[in-house]
Amino acid sequence: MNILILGYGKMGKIISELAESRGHTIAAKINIDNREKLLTLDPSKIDVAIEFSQPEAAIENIKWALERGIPIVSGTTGWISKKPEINRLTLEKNGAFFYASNFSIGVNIFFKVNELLAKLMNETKGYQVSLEEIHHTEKKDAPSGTAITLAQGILKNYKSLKEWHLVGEGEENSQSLAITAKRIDPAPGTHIVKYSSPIDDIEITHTAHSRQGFALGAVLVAEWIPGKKGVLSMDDFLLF
Ligand SMILES: NC(=O)C1=CN([C@@H]2O[C@H](COP(=O)(O)OP(=O)(O)OC[C@H]3O[C@@H](n4cnc5c(N)ncnc54)[C@H](OP(=O)(O)O)[C@@H]3O)[C@@H](O)[C@H]2O)C=CC1
Ligand SMILES: O=C(O)C1=N[C@H](C(=O)O)C[C@H](O)C1
Repeated sequence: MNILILGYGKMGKIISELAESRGHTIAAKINIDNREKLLTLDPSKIDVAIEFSQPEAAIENIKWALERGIPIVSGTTGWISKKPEINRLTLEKNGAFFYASNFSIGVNIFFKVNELLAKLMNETKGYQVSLEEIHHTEKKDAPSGTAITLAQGILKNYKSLKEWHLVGEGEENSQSLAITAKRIDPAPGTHIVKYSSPIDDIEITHTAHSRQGFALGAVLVAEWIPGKKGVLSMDDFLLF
């Protein structure tokens, strides 16, 4: 496949290397300082675009691909309140748009475990639930996209909680799930969900040892998406 890389930073570089090692070609590696290169590309020769850029750049990149009929796989976090606009454009253009807050297969299993645990804990009294994420200091958004997906999985199943807040920013109350965000180098991404009571604690943790799992997930999705249509997610890809 011929893959366009939108955002050639830490993730874009690992994804390009991995894609080439799997026999794909890279149409171009686009960053903020060489966007004019997009004008020279023939969209009909690009099979898929993979987008890992920055919260402020994601929408522009995704629209660029959708408007040219190129399937787009995006992992950029921190822009998701604007996703409905992209969902509408995907349907209007009859395109393919895939978003995941985390492409690691391990994290997607962790999402399912988190939902199951929240269901079980919903029936149990006396525990206080909290969420913590730890990432490297270059990360621009907080909480992480993964932490927001985990929070959504808890809120859906643990009925006494109605919303989430970032510790230090949002308002604390007994119906709001507290998310603590720590920035410590070189953490590629750690997420901890904890249910705490005076008697005991139950804690589940996912620790990424490198960015390799995120990159592999994104390339596997890029290999899968040609020919698909609509607004797609890991639930469509993994089927578990
Ligand atoms: N879903 C997932 O599994 C994962 C998601 N992420 C997310 O992916 C995103 C990128 O992460 P990471 O690679 O670590 O970040 P980096 O900051 O290392 O890379 C982002 C890159 O995007 C470039 N960029 C900025 N604006 C534009 C633009 N308008 N067009 C094209 N490129 C642009 C930056 O260029 P410049 O340096 O010149 O500013 C930079 O090279 C983040 O939102 C992060 O949260 C990260 C890991 C996994
Ligand atoms: O910025 C990162 O590095 C990561 N971002 C994603 C997120 O916000 O959840 C995924 C992963 O945790 C690494």
